[in-house]
This record gives sequence, structure tokens and C-alpha cells, in this order.
Amino acid sequence: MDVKYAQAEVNYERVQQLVTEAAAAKTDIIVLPEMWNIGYALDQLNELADKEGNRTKTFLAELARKLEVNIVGGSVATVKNGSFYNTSYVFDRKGKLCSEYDKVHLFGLMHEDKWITAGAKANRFVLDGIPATGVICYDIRFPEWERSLMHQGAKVLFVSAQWPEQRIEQWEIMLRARAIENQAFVIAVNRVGEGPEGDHFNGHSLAIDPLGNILLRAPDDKEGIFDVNLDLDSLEAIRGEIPVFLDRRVDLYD
Ligand SMILES: NC(=O)CCC(=O)C(=O)O
Repeated sequence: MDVKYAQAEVNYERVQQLVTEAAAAKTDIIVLPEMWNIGYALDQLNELADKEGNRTKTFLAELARKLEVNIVGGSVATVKNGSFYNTSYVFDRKGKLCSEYDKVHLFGLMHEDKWITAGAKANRFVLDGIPATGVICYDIRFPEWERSLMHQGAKVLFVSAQWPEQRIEQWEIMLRARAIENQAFVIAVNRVGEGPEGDHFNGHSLAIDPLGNILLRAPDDKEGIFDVNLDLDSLEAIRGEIPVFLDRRVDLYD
């Protein structure tokens, strides 16, 4: 998605179109990018942040229920009890809220730490019987966080991002590493378009299998819907062959 800076109305409208189109193709799970409601319009959070996340929750719940599709709702700028957050909501096909996650690691280079309050809670959910977890952008630089979210059996790691082109090689390398080390599918959705300080976002969304193979690499700089099928049955064999979760030495490290 090309997130339009500080233009909430345009962005909600665009998400409605994209989700409706994706759901028409009998998709099981739709994943959105980071901060899709206003982009990084951090100095306008007072006016633009979604109050208690109410608009987004109502909007995504209604779409999920009406279209009977699971939605990993990327993230939006919210204001909750007077503090700003970068918040992700996940809804199942019935429109039930399955998780609410506030980004835990704030990205100083994009001034997030000056405006946003860091979350302090895990993000685990189950969609169509599949245990999964989700993180937001900069969170992927902290493999210990993904490990702690995943070691209870999650099969899919969802990542939503506004990751600039200049570090896109690191994006791909780290996501492949997170897939291999956690023996899990990684579905990572990055926005396209321009940010406030000359940042260029080139998309490059990825679907990666538990061996680190790229199942899908979205073409750069192209807004759109990119779909992939996951063979979740392959996961047990991979985890059985090299049982990294069982072989962990938690007596030596956290
Ligand atoms: N929105 C973000 O968290 C960006 C993270 C990023 O660009 C990085 O290099 O890390």
C-alpha cells in the first residue's frame, strides 16, 4: 500500500478497496503494512491518532466479518489513555478481535521514540487453528523478541513495516534469518511511497518458508495485492529433523 502522509480519510478508503479486492479472491488471511492510517506524521498525532483505536477496530472488525476473512491489520497510530502508540489489531473471520499489540522497539532514526510509548506485551494469536505471532518493523532487529514470541509453537511470524529502501537488503537478510532460526513461515508486508523526510519506501514485501527460501518477493515500488500459499504441513518435518526449540540451552541463556 502507498500510505498517504497524514491523510487518514484517503488511507482508510484505500484499505477498504484493497481488503475487499483481496478477500474476493478467497484469501484466508490479509496482512497490512505499518502505520497505514497516517504514515509517520508524528508531529500531528494530537489531531490524527485514532482515539482508543476505535475507528480502526470498528472498521477492520466490520470488514473481517462482512468478507469472512482474517485480517492481520498492520498497525495504526493510536492514542490510548493520553499516550500515543503504534498499534496492531488482528481480527478473525467472525470479526472478533484476536490480539492488540503495541510496537515494543521504537525506531529513533525516524523519531518514533520522541512521540510514541513503547508497548510491553507479547503478541500471540490463533487464526483458523494456526498459532501465529506478529511484530512491527524495527522489532525484527531483536531476534530474542521473536524467539520469545515463537517458542510456544507459533507457525507463522507476521511483520508489518515502513522500511526504507536504503536498508532493504538488511530487511531481507534479517527476515530470512528469523524464518530459519525459528523454523517458521515469515510474511512481511512493507509499504511503498514517500515518507516525510525524503524517505523512500520500496515495498519488497516477502513470504519466506521455514528453510529461508523466498516464496514470494513483491516487485519493488508497486502497490498491490500479492498472494502466496503456505504448506503448513511441511513445518513439522523441518522441526522434527533439526529440533532447535528442544535443543535450546535455556539453563545458559534467557
Ligand atoms: N519503521 C521502522 O521501524 C523502521 C525500521 C528500520 O528502518 C530499520 O532499519 O530498522
